[in-house]
Amino acid sequence: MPPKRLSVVVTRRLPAPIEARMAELFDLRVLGGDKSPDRAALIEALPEADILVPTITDVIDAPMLAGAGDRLKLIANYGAGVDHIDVATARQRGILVSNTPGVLTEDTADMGLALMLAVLRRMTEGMAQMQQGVWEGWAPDALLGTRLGGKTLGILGMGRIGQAMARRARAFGMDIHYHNRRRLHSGLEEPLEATWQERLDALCAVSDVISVNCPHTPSTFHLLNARRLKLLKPTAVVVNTSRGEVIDENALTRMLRAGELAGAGLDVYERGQGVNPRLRELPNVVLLPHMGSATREARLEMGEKVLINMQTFADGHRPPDQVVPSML
Ligand SMILES: O=CC(=O)O
Repeated sequence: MPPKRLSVVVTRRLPAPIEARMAELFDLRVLGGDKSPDRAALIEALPEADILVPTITDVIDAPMLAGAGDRLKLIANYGAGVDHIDVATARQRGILVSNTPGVLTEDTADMGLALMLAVLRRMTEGMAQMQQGVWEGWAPDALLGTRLGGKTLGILGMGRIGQAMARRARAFGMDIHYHNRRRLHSGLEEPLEATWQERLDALCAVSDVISVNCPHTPSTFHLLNARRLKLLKPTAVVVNTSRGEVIDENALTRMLRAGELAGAGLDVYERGQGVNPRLRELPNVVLLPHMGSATREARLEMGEKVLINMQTFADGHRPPDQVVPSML
Protein backbone atom coordinates (compact mmCIF):
# COMPACT_ATOMS: atom_id res chain seq x y z
CA MET A 1 0.00 0.00 0.00
CA PRO A 2 1.38 3.47 -0.84
CA PRO A 3 1.88 5.66 2.26
CA LYS A 4 -1.16 7.71 3.19
CA ARG A 5 -1.04 11.20 1.68
CA LEU A 6 -1.05 14.06 4.13
CA SER A 7 -4.17 16.12 4.29
CA VAL A 8 -3.63 19.83 3.59
CA VAL A 9 -6.00 22.73 4.15
CA VAL A 10 -5.15 25.90 2.20
CA THR A 11 -7.15 28.88 3.40
CA ARG A 12 -7.57 30.70 0.05
CA ARG A 13 -6.60 30.52 -3.62
CA LEU A 14 -2.87 30.50 -4.33
CA PRO A 15 -1.16 30.85 -7.75
CA ALA A 16 -2.52 28.09 -10.02
CA PRO A 17 0.77 26.22 -10.60
CA ILE A 18 1.34 26.10 -6.84
CA GLU A 19 -2.11 24.74 -6.11
CA ALA A 20 -1.72 22.20 -8.93
CA ARG A 21 1.57 20.91 -7.52
CA MET A 22 0.12 20.76 -4.00
CA ALA A 23 -2.77 18.70 -5.32
CA GLU A 24 -0.29 16.25 -6.88
CA LEU A 25 1.57 15.81 -3.61
CA PHE A 26 -1.15 16.02 -0.97
CA ASP A 27 -4.87 15.61 -0.34
CA LEU A 28 -5.73 19.22 -0.88
CA ARG A 29 -8.67 21.27 0.27
CA VAL A 30 -8.81 24.96 -0.61
CA LEU A 31 -11.26 26.52 1.79
CA GLY A 32 -11.82 30.09 0.63
CA GLY A 33 -11.87 31.71 -2.79
CA ASP A 34 -10.32 35.10 -3.40
CA LYS A 35 -10.68 35.95 0.29
CA SER A 36 -9.77 34.23 3.55
CA PRO A 37 -12.51 31.87 4.78
CA ASP A 38 -14.52 32.94 7.81
CA ARG A 39 -13.17 31.87 11.10
CA ALA A 40 -15.97 29.35 11.65
CA ALA A 41 -15.17 27.55 8.38
CA LEU A 42 -11.49 27.36 9.27
CA ILE A 43 -12.23 26.07 12.79
CA GLU A 44 -14.43 23.36 11.29
CA ALA A 45 -11.83 22.29 8.72
CA LEU A 46 -8.75 22.28 10.96
CA PRO A 47 -9.27 18.96 12.79
CA GLU A 48 -9.02 17.19 9.40
CA ALA A 49 -5.68 18.80 8.48
CA ASP A 50 -2.12 17.52 8.91
CA ILE A 51 -0.83 20.72 7.36
CA LEU A 52 -2.43 24.15 7.26
CA VAL A 53 -1.36 26.69 4.63
CA PRO A 54 -2.63 30.10 5.75
CA THR A 55 -1.81 33.48 4.30
CA ILE A 56 -1.12 36.62 6.27
CA THR A 57 -4.83 37.49 6.27
CA ASP A 58 -5.78 34.50 8.46
CA VAL A 59 -5.61 34.87 12.23
CA ILE A 60 -4.32 31.61 13.74
CA ASP A 61 -4.57 32.28 17.46
CA ALA A 62 -4.50 30.11 20.57
CA PRO A 63 -8.25 29.25 20.64
CA MET A 64 -8.10 28.23 16.99
CA LEU A 65 -5.07 26.03 17.63
CA ALA A 66 -6.78 24.48 20.66
CA GLY A 67 -9.75 23.59 18.46
CA ALA A 68 -7.50 21.96 15.87
CA GLY A 69 -7.09 18.79 17.91
CA ASP A 70 -3.94 16.65 17.67
CA ARG A 71 -3.70 16.06 13.96
CA LEU A 72 -2.27 19.38 12.80
CA LYS A 73 1.53 19.20 12.70
CA LEU A 74 2.67 22.00 10.38
CA ILE A 75 1.51 25.52 9.60
CA ALA A 76 3.29 26.38 6.33
CA ASN A 77 2.56 30.07 6.02
CA TYR A 78 2.34 31.67 2.57
CA GLY A 79 4.10 34.89 3.54
CA ALA A 80 7.13 36.07 5.45
CA GLY A 81 5.46 37.79 8.40
CA VAL A 82 3.99 35.47 11.02
CA ASP A 83 2.42 37.96 13.41
CA HIS A 84 -1.01 36.54 12.59
CA ILE A 85 0.05 33.14 14.00
CA ASP A 86 0.49 32.40 17.69
CA VAL A 87 3.88 30.75 17.15
CA ALA A 88 4.52 30.16 20.87
CA THR A 89 1.22 28.30 21.36
CA ALA A 90 1.82 26.32 18.18
CA ARG A 91 5.19 25.23 19.54
CA GLN A 92 3.66 24.20 22.88
CA ARG A 93 1.19 22.08 20.96
CA GLY A 94 3.97 20.46 18.90
CA ILE A 95 2.97 22.24 15.69
CA LEU A 96 5.82 23.49 13.49
CA VAL A 97 5.52 26.86 11.76
CA SER A 98 7.33 27.86 8.57
CA ASN A 99 7.29 31.00 6.42
CA THR A 100 8.65 32.26 3.09
CA PRO A 101 11.64 34.54 3.74
CA GLY A 102 14.12 35.73 1.15
CA VAL A 103 12.05 35.57 -2.01
CA LEU A 104 10.23 38.84 -1.35
CA THR A 105 13.20 40.80 -0.04
CA GLU A 106 14.13 42.71 -3.19
CA ASP A 107 10.55 43.45 -4.24
CA THR A 108 9.62 44.78 -0.82
CA ALA A 109 12.72 46.97 -0.76
CA ASP A 110 11.83 48.25 -4.24
CA MET A 111 8.47 49.30 -2.86
CA GLY A 112 10.08 50.99 0.15
CA LEU A 113 12.25 53.01 -2.19
CA ALA A 114 9.28 53.77 -4.44
CA LEU A 115 7.35 55.11 -1.44
CA MET A 116 10.30 57.22 -0.37
CA LEU A 117 10.65 58.69 -3.86
CA ALA A 118 6.91 59.22 -4.21
CA VAL A 119 6.69 61.19 -0.96
CA LEU A 120 9.94 63.15 -1.25
CA ARG A 121 9.32 64.05 -4.90
CA ARG A 122 5.56 64.59 -4.46
CA MET A 123 4.73 62.23 -7.29
CA THR A 124 1.13 61.54 -6.32
CA GLU A 125 0.41 65.28 -6.06
CA GLY A 126 1.82 65.73 -9.56
CA MET A 127 -0.18 62.80 -10.83
CA ALA A 128 -3.36 64.21 -9.33
CA GLN A 129 -2.80 67.48 -11.24
CA MET A 130 -2.44 65.58 -14.49
CA GLN A 131 -5.45 63.35 -13.84
CA GLN A 132 -7.62 66.32 -12.88
CA GLY A 133 -6.41 68.34 -15.89
CA VAL A 134 -5.38 71.29 -13.70
CA TRP A 135 -1.67 71.46 -14.57
CA GLU A 136 -0.75 75.01 -15.48
CA GLY A 137 2.67 74.28 -16.94
CA TRP A 138 6.20 74.30 -15.59
CA ALA A 139 7.00 76.85 -12.89
CA PRO A 140 10.18 77.47 -10.89
CA ASP A 141 8.43 76.80 -7.62
CA ALA A 142 5.84 74.19 -8.58
CA LEU A 143 5.67 71.00 -6.54
CA LEU A 144 9.11 71.37 -5.03
CA GLY A 145 10.15 68.26 -3.23
CA THR A 146 13.24 67.09 -1.40
CA ARG A 147 16.45 65.62 -2.85
CA LEU A 148 17.31 62.12 -1.64
CA GLY A 149 21.07 62.50 -2.15
CA GLY A 150 22.90 63.61 0.97
CA LYS A 151 19.96 62.83 3.26
CA THR A 152 20.03 60.27 6.04
CA LEU A 153 17.92 57.16 5.80
CA GLY A 154 17.29 55.59 9.19
CA ILE A 155 16.48 51.91 8.92
CA LEU A 156 14.60 50.36 11.80
CA GLY A 157 15.37 46.64 11.50
CA MET A 158 18.43 45.78 9.44
CA GLY A 159 17.43 42.28 8.37
CA ARG A 160 17.27 41.12 4.77
CA ILE A 161 14.79 43.77 3.64
CA GLY A 162 16.47 46.54 5.62
CA GLN A 163 19.79 45.73 3.99
CA ALA A 164 18.20 45.62 0.52
CA MET A 165 16.69 49.03 1.24
CA ALA A 166 20.11 50.31 2.35
CA ARG A 167 21.78 49.10 -0.86
CA ARG A 168 19.22 50.95 -2.96
CA ALA A 169 19.40 54.13 -0.89
CA ARG A 170 23.21 54.14 -1.14
CA ALA A 171 22.84 54.14 -4.91
CA PHE A 172 20.73 57.31 -4.52
CA GLY A 173 23.48 58.94 -2.46
CA MET A 174 21.84 58.62 0.94
CA ASP A 175 23.70 58.05 4.22
CA ILE A 176 22.57 54.96 6.05
CA HIS A 177 22.00 54.76 9.79
CA TYR A 178 20.25 51.80 11.36
CA HIS A 179 18.95 50.43 14.61
CA ASN A 180 18.95 46.71 15.21
CA ARG A 181 19.12 44.67 18.38
CA ARG A 182 22.52 43.45 17.21
CA ARG A 183 25.05 45.36 15.17
CA LEU A 184 25.74 43.90 11.72
CA HIS A 185 29.14 42.29 11.34
CA SER A 186 31.63 44.47 9.54
CA GLY A 187 31.42 42.44 6.31
CA LEU A 188 27.82 43.59 5.94
CA GLU A 189 28.11 47.03 7.51
CA GLU A 190 31.17 48.32 5.67
CA PRO A 191 29.97 47.97 2.05
CA LEU A 192 26.84 49.92 3.03
CA GLU A 193 28.91 52.45 5.00
CA ALA A 194 26.10 52.09 7.51
CA THR A 195 26.20 53.57 11.01
CA TRP A 196 24.70 51.51 13.81
CA GLN A 197 22.64 53.51 16.30
CA GLU A 198 22.47 51.48 19.47
CA ARG A 199 19.47 53.50 20.64
CA LEU A 200 16.35 53.88 18.55
CA ASP A 201 15.88 57.37 19.99
CA ALA A 202 19.21 58.37 18.42
CA LEU A 203 18.16 56.91 15.07
CA CYS A 204 14.97 58.97 15.18
CA ALA A 205 16.93 62.15 15.89
CA VAL A 206 19.32 61.76 12.90
CA SER A 207 16.91 60.46 10.23
CA ASP A 208 15.56 62.50 7.33
CA VAL A 209 13.59 59.43 6.31
CA ILE A 210 12.88 56.57 8.70
CA SER A 211 11.98 53.23 7.18
CA VAL A 212 10.34 50.47 9.21
CA ASN A 213 11.79 47.12 8.21
CA CYS A 214 11.51 45.03 11.39
CA PRO A 215 8.84 42.38 11.84
CA HIS A 216 5.88 42.96 14.14
CA THR A 217 6.41 41.02 17.37
CA PRO A 218 5.33 41.76 20.96
CA SER A 219 8.60 43.65 21.44
CA THR A 220 8.28 45.79 18.31
CA PHE A 221 4.62 46.78 18.82
CA HIS A 222 4.44 50.60 18.68
CA LEU A 223 8.23 50.93 18.69
CA LEU A 224 7.59 54.21 16.91
CA ASN A 225 5.26 55.54 19.58
CA ALA A 226 4.22 59.16 20.07
CA ARG A 227 7.32 59.96 22.13
CA ARG A 228 9.71 58.61 19.49
CA LEU A 229 7.80 60.14 16.59
CA LYS A 230 8.31 63.48 18.34
CA LEU A 231 12.08 62.92 18.25
CA LEU A 232 11.94 62.97 14.43
CA LYS A 233 12.74 66.23 12.66
CA PRO A 234 9.63 68.12 11.51
CA THR A 235 11.02 67.69 7.98
CA ALA A 236 11.25 63.90 8.35
CA VAL A 237 9.30 61.34 6.35
CA VAL A 238 8.14 57.94 7.67
CA VAL A 239 8.06 54.88 5.38
CA ASN A 240 6.57 51.53 6.41
CA THR A 241 6.56 48.37 4.29
CA SER A 242 6.63 45.97 7.26
CA ARG A 243 3.61 45.94 9.55
CA GLY A 244 1.38 48.79 10.68
CA GLU A 245 1.59 47.75 14.32
CA VAL A 246 5.22 48.87 14.61
CA ILE A 247 4.01 52.50 14.45
CA ASP A 248 1.38 54.11 16.65
CA GLU A 249 -0.76 55.01 13.65
CA ASN A 250 -3.03 57.39 15.56
CA ALA A 251 -0.04 59.35 16.84
CA LEU A 252 1.48 59.40 13.34
CA THR A 253 -1.79 60.64 11.86
CA ARG A 254 -2.09 63.39 14.47
CA MET A 255 1.46 64.60 13.81
CA LEU A 256 1.06 64.53 10.05
CA ARG A 257 -2.13 66.53 10.32
CA ALA A 258 -0.48 69.03 12.63
CA GLY A 259 2.42 69.46 10.19
CA GLU A 260 4.87 68.07 12.76
CA LEU A 261 6.20 65.60 10.16
CA ALA A 262 6.77 66.20 6.45
CA GLY A 263 5.06 63.11 5.10
CA ALA A 264 4.62 59.36 5.10
CA GLY A 265 4.63 56.48 2.64
CA LEU A 266 2.70 53.53 4.00
CA ASP A 267 2.03 50.08 2.58
CA VAL A 268 0.73 48.59 5.83
CA TYR A 269 -1.72 49.58 8.56
CA GLU A 270 -2.63 48.51 12.07
CA ARG A 271 -4.69 45.33 11.88
CA GLY A 272 -8.34 45.75 12.42
CA GLN A 273 -8.23 49.54 12.14
CA GLY A 274 -8.66 49.78 8.38
CA VAL A 275 -6.98 52.76 6.78
CA ASN A 276 -7.48 55.79 8.93
CA PRO A 277 -9.70 58.12 6.82
CA ARG A 278 -7.80 61.11 8.23
CA LEU A 279 -4.64 59.76 6.58
CA ARG A 280 -6.37 59.57 3.23
CA GLU A 281 -7.03 63.29 3.22
CA LEU A 282 -3.37 64.28 3.44
CA PRO A 283 -1.55 65.23 0.21
CA ASN A 284 1.88 64.43 1.66
CA VAL A 285 0.91 60.86 2.51
CA VAL A 286 1.18 58.06 -0.05
CA LEU A 287 -0.92 55.02 0.81
CA LEU A 288 -0.58 51.64 -0.87
CA PRO A 289 -2.70 48.52 -0.31
CA HIS A 290 -0.06 46.18 1.20
CA MET A 291 1.62 45.33 -2.09
CA GLY A 292 5.32 45.16 -1.17
CA SER A 293 5.67 41.54 -2.29
CA ALA A 294 3.08 41.84 -5.06
CA THR A 295 5.08 40.77 -8.07
CA ARG A 296 4.17 37.71 -10.10
CA GLU A 297 7.68 36.41 -9.49
CA ALA A 298 7.62 36.78 -5.71
CA ARG A 299 4.16 35.26 -5.33
CA LEU A 300 5.22 32.17 -7.30
CA GLU A 301 8.48 31.86 -5.41
CA MET A 302 6.60 32.18 -2.12
CA GLY A 303 4.44 29.25 -3.22
CA GLU A 304 7.54 27.26 -4.15
CA LYS A 305 8.93 27.92 -0.66
CA VAL A 306 5.70 26.71 0.90
CA LEU A 307 5.89 23.52 -1.20
CA ILE A 308 9.50 22.89 -0.16
CA ASN A 309 8.61 23.38 3.50
CA MET A 310 5.64 21.02 3.20
CA GLN A 311 7.46 18.31 1.29
CA THR A 312 10.53 18.41 3.54
CA PHE A 313 8.22 17.99 6.51
CA ALA A 314 6.33 15.17 4.76
CA ASP A 315 9.71 13.46 4.21
CA GLY A 316 10.28 13.49 7.96
CA HIS A 317 12.62 16.48 8.26
CA ARG A 318 12.36 19.97 9.66
CA PRO A 319 11.08 22.51 7.13
CA PRO A 320 13.98 24.72 6.03
CA ASP A 321 12.11 27.93 6.88
CA GLN A 322 10.95 26.90 10.33
CA VAL A 323 10.09 29.85 12.58
CA VAL A 324 10.68 29.40 16.31
CA PRO A 325 9.52 31.81 19.01
CA SER A 326 13.10 32.78 19.93
CA MET A 327 13.57 34.19 16.41
CA LEU A 328 10.75 36.67 16.97
O1 LIG B 1 3.78 41.25 4.11
C1 LIG B 1 3.99 40.27 3.46
C2 LIG B 1 4.50 39.07 4.04
O2 LIG B 1 4.70 39.02 5.26
O3 LIG B 1 4.70 38.10 3.30
